[in-house]
Amino acid sequence: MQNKNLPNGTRDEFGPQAQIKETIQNKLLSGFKNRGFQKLTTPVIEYSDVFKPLNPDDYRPYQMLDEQGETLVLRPDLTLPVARVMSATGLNLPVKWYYGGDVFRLKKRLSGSYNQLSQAGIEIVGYEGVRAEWECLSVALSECQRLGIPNVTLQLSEAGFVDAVISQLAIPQPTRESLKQALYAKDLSDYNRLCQPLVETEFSEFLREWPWLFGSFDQVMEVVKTLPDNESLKRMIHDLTTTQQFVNNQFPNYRVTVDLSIPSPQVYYTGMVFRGFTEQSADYLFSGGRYDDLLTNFQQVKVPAVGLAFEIDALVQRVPVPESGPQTLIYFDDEQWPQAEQLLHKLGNATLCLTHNFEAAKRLAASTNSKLLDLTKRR
Ligand SMILES: N[C@@H](Cc1c[nH]c[nH+]1)C(=O)O
Repeated sequence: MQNKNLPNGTRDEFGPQAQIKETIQNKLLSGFKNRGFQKLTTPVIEYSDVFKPLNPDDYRPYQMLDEQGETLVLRPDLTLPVARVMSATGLNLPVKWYYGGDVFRLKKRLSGSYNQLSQAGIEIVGYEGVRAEWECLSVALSECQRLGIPNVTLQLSEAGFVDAVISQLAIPQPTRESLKQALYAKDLSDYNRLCQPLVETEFSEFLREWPWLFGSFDQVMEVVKTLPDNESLKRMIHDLTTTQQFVNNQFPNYRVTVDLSIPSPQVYYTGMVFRGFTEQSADYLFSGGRYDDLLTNFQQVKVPAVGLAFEIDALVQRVPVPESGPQTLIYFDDEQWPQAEQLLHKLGNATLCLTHNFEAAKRLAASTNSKLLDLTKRR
């Protein structure tokens, strides 16, 4: 007997939801193309080594073996394959890629989340300056605008910030690591205990506020100002500030927040990180960042890169469902096929009725809530 159940974390998609999803995917891909990005398609199956940089707890891949016994995986991420392509082909830089496809991430049973997620994204490879981040954000926010998603909040962050601060604290390495974990987990009792030896230092004011270092840009920057001078921190803050100004000028309707107390969403990010949210839900619409070291996993040379991916399944929940009204069912004789076809294209939201007789056509129209249009003139 055939098993009719689906594997854990997968689903069938049909009806209006599936159609909206297709519309969103097509809109995003054509938006990327119209902005001068080049299409890149990579296989769904890759060698597992490609994904070595990912944290195995968050990105447990589906695995299989090829005929030589090499471990293959269903790709859990779409950025690492781009890095593989870049290092394998030696293409000229800079380059702007776009792609669409599914990623597969094995989640715990009963976690309620899906293991197959659809993404559409861009990767800008070969530009060092913050203008590459601005291009990514322009794509992210203008596409949200085009899709008609209201009240998007852009959250900025910086993958190197936590380590840059912690490395300046006069505490032993294992304590630094514990402090970082306590900060990320918002475990305040542990955090305060670990900060105890630092209360008399120039970091004390900052450390008191750090677990709450998220929200309004200006408020966060007030706290950051209390930190002692440091070149790498200055550069990060400068880039975040100019980026916030850029977004405020280009997209005055979007709220920009900043969070300097969270872990980087991807281990491979090395610089600015950005995510888009709406008020109704905690899952994000897009996520991206700078990853200047990723190509060194595949080659010796360091290459600057920034990218982002839209989470199509999250977008589907936010995009308003268009009111389409009932579909028209066109009933016709075999020899009327050309005429029926013409009408089909003229009407839109119509479909050919393939029943053998008018009675069956009527039953079909009733059961599908369709308008029946009879092209035969016999009745
Ligand atoms: N691959 C990242 C998104 C991204 C694209 N480029 C850079 N980051 C993710 O799935 O979260």
